[in-house]
Amino acid sequence: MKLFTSEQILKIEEETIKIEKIHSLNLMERAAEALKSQIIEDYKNCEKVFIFCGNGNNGGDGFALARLLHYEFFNVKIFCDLENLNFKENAKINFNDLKKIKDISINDFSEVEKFKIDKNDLVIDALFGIGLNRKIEGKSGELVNILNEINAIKIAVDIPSGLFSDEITPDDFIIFKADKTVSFQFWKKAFLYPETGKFCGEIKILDIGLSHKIIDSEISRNFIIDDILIISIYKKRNDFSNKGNFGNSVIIAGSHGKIGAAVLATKAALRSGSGLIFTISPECGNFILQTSAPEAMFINGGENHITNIELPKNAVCGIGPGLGTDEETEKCVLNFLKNQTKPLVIDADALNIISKNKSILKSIPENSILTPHPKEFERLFGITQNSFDRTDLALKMAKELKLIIVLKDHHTQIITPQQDVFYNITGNSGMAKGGSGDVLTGILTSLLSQKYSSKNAAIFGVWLHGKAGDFAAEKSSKESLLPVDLIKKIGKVFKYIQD
Ligand SMILES: NC(=O)C1=CN([C@@H]2O[C@H](COP(=O)(O)OP(=O)(O)OC[C@H]3O[C@@H](n4cnc5c(N)ncnc54)[C@H](OP(=O)(O)O)[C@@H]3O)[C@@H](O)[C@H]2O)[C@@H](O)CC1
Ligand SMILES: Nc1ncnc2c1ncn2[C@@H]1O[C@H](COP(=O)(O)OP(=O)(O)O)[C@@H](O)[C@H]1O
Ligand SMILES: [K+]
Repeated sequence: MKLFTSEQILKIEEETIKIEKIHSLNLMERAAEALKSQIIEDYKNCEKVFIFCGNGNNGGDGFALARLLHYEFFNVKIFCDLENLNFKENAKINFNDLKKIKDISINDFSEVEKFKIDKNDLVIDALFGIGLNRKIEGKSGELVNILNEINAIKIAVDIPSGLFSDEITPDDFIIFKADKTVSFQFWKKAFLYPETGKFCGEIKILDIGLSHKIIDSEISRNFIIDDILIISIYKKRNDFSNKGNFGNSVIIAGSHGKIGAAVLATKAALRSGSGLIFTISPECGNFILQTSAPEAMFINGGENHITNIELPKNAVCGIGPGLGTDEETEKCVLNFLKNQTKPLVIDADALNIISKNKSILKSIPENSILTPHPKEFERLFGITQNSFDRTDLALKMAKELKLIIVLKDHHTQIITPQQDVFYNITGNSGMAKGGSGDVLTGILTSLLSQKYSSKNAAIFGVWLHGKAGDFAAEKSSKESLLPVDLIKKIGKVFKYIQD
């Protein structure tokens, strides 16, 4: 699914209106209808609905929603700035329609504290949408501050008021804190970054029927990884195949005390379809690896840490989990990286070793996949002001070095040398545990060995890893989820794709 800027969304909206020969009011009605259905689905037993409307089209959505919910027997109360009714055209039409319904009370923002709003009531923020272009101040600002203190179910229409859609919002802005954001047709960039996403709560995207023809022709380099993309990437296994057809994955991982990292990466690679798996680890991990993952072959790479890497034939490598940064390992890893010609997966301590020896970056084979978490990224490429800037820096480095950068986060980004950004929306905070990254390295190496392109392996692997996390969290809780649970769910994710 493409990700667009607010400017592009406006353009798509206008062109849809043109080619479908509809009035813009129709789109607002579609938006309100979709909102209404969602609210009925999620909160049908809710008694009171307090809707706060601005003067623009976001407010217009709020007025139309109020009318539709009223006809569904919800007790609706409207709030707007009665001292400054400076409506845009469609908001005005919907406001006037609403005035005709005498059972809906229309109140000024300043009256909000006179109402008893209960924790089971809905507070709906239709103050500002993607048209926000400055800080919320004055009466609206005071209102948002009050709403943020109220204990009720808080829903933002399209985007929480106060957030910019496409860029970081300054720290001193007043922003509505939503439990849920119900947004129209597209994800917005603000939902995907930690500094801004924390205001959005759960995200629900509603199809309001904007023209697919227009959407297809509008160019974007930013994408949300969705099921359609994954199905297009997934390669079905040929019935007439043998282990030689699915590649030789080589996991280079582990050191004394961190053999678990090698085990996790190895098991994840085994579960992700590779034909043969080899694990290069120090001898101290031999017994552990051979008993916990007997399908994999052990290659001795040293005593207590890796000092020597000898690859089997046709190896596709994933290097880094639990290696440690012993001087001998450092030397060995640098020497190894210098001599590689095929893309490989580079994670964890291998990234830390590169950070200390940045000149090696230029020798890494094109289209290799680097999987830094934010701290590792910072060590590799430097500190940025915020996570939006981090994406920009990653784009620059991916292009310069011709590498795929997987920026691991709640919404991991896959950044390509061609300057595309793919945002992942699977995964959950149960995965925020040591070992989850090792599982990802195993998955990515396995997919790369099966001849998925580096870009597709990264997109598919990151999505699969998160989806396995979501399946695992369904079963237990996020607190008790373990990285091994991700591995156990990889099979279910493949089934999900095949079905
Ligand atoms: N796209 C679609 O397909 C559909 C979109 N729809 C809906 O339209 C929404 C976008 O509506 P919108 O363009 O009217 O902008 P909105 O956010 O209501 O702001 C209104 C105006 O407020 C002003 N303003 C800005 N910041 C301010 C501030 N801090 N404090 C005070 N004023 C401020 C600024 O005007 P200015 O004062 O700069 O002239 C701005 O123009 C969208 O989010 C969705 O809900 C659906 O109806 C149907 C399909
Ligand atoms: N809150 C979260 N939501 C979704 N995914 C997460 C979250 N926290 C961590 N993850 C995922 O878990 C993995 C953690 O990797 P990393 O930090 O390298 O862990 P480790 O090296 O300790 O195994 C990443 O793929 C990351 O995207
Ligand atoms: K809003």
